[in-house]
Amino acid sequence: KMNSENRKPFTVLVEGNIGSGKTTFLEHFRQFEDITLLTEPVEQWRNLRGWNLLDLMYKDPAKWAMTFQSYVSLTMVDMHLRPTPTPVKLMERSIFSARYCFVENMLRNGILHEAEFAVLDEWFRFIQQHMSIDADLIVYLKTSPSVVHERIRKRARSEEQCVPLKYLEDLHQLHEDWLVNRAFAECPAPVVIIDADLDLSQITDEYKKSEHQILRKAVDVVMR
Ligand SMILES: Cc1cc2cn([C@H]3C[C@H](O)[C@@H](CO)O3)c(=O)nc2[nH]1
Repeated sequence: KMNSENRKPFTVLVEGNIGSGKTTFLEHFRQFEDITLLTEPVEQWRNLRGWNLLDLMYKDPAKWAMTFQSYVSLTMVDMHLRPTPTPVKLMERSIFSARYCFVENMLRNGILHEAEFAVLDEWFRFIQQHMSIDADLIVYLKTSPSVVHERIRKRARSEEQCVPLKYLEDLHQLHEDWLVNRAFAECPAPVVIIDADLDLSQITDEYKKSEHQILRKAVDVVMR
């Protein structure tokens, strides 16, 4: 059913560490016709006019992190602004996790130069001020770094095979500071936390829990 009067859809951001099960979580909602799913455009990052920016970034972070994060942010803004025919929109990650988790981590680890960070931060602030990018709910797939480290090895996405546990620990802490401890950045929406350490068989119940929260909130918004 069309999103009447082209109103803003109820927007859910699905956030979590690398390997936390975001794509699996999103696929669970493919069954609902009133929800548009926007999965992370990794394939665009792996092939921009023939260049695999994801691979370049992991192979030589100091040289390619800026280029990679610039393009990631562009693809995220594209997703945020994408018109949605349904009353509910689920997005995998956002410009918020780009800035508060990945870019922040690369600054703190010295991968991004302060000047590069400053440019990315100026873009982030400009986008936030001048574009209508908002979220109504964040679903945080909370994991343990050791669990996702093992999953990444099993998933065997070639570019990620050298991602060290410490990188995942740092990213985990930044997700916790942003979404749980509210330590250093404003959180754009209320957060539903899912225990995503559970393996695939058990996790469906966890999803169902969030499903009711998402759909109930979505119905409230749509019926408003
Ligand atoms: C918003 C955002 C997503 C994102 C993903 N990545 C990496 C982590 C994974 O290895 C891969 C797919 O999520 O891309 C990144 O380095 N920086 C990012 N920023």
